[in-house]
Amino acid sequence: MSVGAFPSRFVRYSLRKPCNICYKPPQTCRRRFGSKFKMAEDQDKKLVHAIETESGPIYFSRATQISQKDAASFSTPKEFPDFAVFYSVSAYRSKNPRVNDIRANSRLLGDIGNNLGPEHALLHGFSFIPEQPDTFRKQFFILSPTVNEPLNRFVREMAVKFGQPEYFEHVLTEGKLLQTRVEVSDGGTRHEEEEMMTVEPPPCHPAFLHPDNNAVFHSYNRAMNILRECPDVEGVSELLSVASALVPGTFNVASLQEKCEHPVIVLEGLDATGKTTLTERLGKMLSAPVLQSPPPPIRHLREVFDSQPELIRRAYYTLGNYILAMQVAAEAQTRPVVIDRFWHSTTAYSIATEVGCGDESQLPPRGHHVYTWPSDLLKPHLAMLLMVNEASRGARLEGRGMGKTKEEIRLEKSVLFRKRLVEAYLRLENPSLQVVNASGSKEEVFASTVQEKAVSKAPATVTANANASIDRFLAPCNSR
Ligand SMILES: Nc1ncnc2c1ncn2[C@@H]1O[C@H](COP(=O)(O)OP(=O)(O)O)[C@@H](O)[C@H]1O
Ligand SMILES: Nc1ccn([C@@H]2O[C@H](COP(=O)(O)OP(=O)(O)O)[C@@H](O)[C@H]2O)c(=O)n1
Repeated sequence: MSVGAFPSRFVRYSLRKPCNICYKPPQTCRRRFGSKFKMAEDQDKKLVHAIETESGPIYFSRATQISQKDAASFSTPKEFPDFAVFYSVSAYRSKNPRVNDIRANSRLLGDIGNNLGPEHALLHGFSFIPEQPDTFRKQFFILSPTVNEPLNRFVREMAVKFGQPEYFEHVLTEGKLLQTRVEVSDGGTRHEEEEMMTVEPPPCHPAFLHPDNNAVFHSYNRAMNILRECPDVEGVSELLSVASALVPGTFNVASLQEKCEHPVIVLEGLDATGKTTLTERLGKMLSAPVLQSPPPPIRHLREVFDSQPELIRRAYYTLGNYILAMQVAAEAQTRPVVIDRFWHSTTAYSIATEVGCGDESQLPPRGHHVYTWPSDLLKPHLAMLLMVNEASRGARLEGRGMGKTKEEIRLEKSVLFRKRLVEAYLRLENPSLQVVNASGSKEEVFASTVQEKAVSKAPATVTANANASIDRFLAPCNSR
């Protein structure tokens, strides 16, 4: 069930200027204490919630969290009706390994999708406590144009099913957003309504305030550990045993890097930008093998992992990159190597996905650690990003005539996702990507790649060895 099915006035809107959040404890508290839910209730007081919309997340918090000078009512979007009800629920549980929460949330999403009526809409969202960045948890908001007892019952059932102490009911009325926390014990104990107010977005998307909040991997061990937490997922035990067999437990990235006497060249870009075409030409010209990621020993598992939640899916691609790195180091001792997608792809797609909504302005700021190459992964000597205007890319996709993956369909439909993805690619660093205009003919792209743009401006990226390799690479190109 998508937002599209809900009256559009509920989801297209702009917000007035929000107020700043005050991180001090609230001055007044109208809650009752002493119940076994006190812990959850205390946490709830500090929570900032966010609903994802096309223009980015709307952050809001309890009015008692907001300083007096900034006090203002919830900035009601102008396209909103005078009255709306939202229920929010999550499957995250504290002390659960994060991957279990994420899997549970994905099951919850499936249940919601199977039970929503045409008058409802589903919006994704999240909550976090600003002083505790690892408290980030995803949640779902179900919107209804009226108070709706069957929907309320369904959300309560979901909260019970997924072991939650509570769910929230939000009522938007006459420019005020009122939140009621509903405990799921005893058929649902309702707590007094509290006013919610829009707050300033945090300086960085909360998914990137703590490394455990997102599906971007900066080490081999994190990917292995995440997968070890879910041995029951199809393909995991095979993936773990292949990775353990091919990536030595104590591999030393510096010595792998030293082995690469010849250039290691990576081509990156959105689908149908011409990566395969160009890697094949480069491969021929350099007598270099063209290696693809994910690599053959685990490629057959790709479809299985593509249907998993983002964290498990990217752990798979991450292990693929490390397995490939072993093969690259072996090959590059004797000849150049060309790679069709590597860590830049895994990371840019993951960042763009985790940000969830809005355009590139929602990405973590340039220079954020999330954009940095992992210290334990072999670095290419040259990495290029093929950029093609959307009209040509669309025509090439059509021309290729292959079935599209879910991600490709998303890319095609979502201009915003594409903007986040391209900008995420451009922010990756050490090594950063050399941009190649790949809109011309195959001949032109090949010529500009090898003769002018990317190669002649190749950064002296890694070691002295690498510099020598790039020089050797340039020689045959320039003589053509
Ligand atoms: N420079 C180009 N001009 C026109 N068509 C191209 C060009 N490069 C590739 N193509 C065509 O576009 C399609 C996608 O190219 P491909 O190399 O498979 O892209 P990718 O590997 O990035 O998905 C293929 O049909 C290919 O023949
Ligand atoms: N190293 C890699 C390679 C691919 N991928 C994922 O795989 C998707 C597409 O790979 P693909 O081989 O089908 O790409 P194209 O040849 O269609 O451009 C990317 O969009 C990424 O989501 C990744 O995460 N990491």
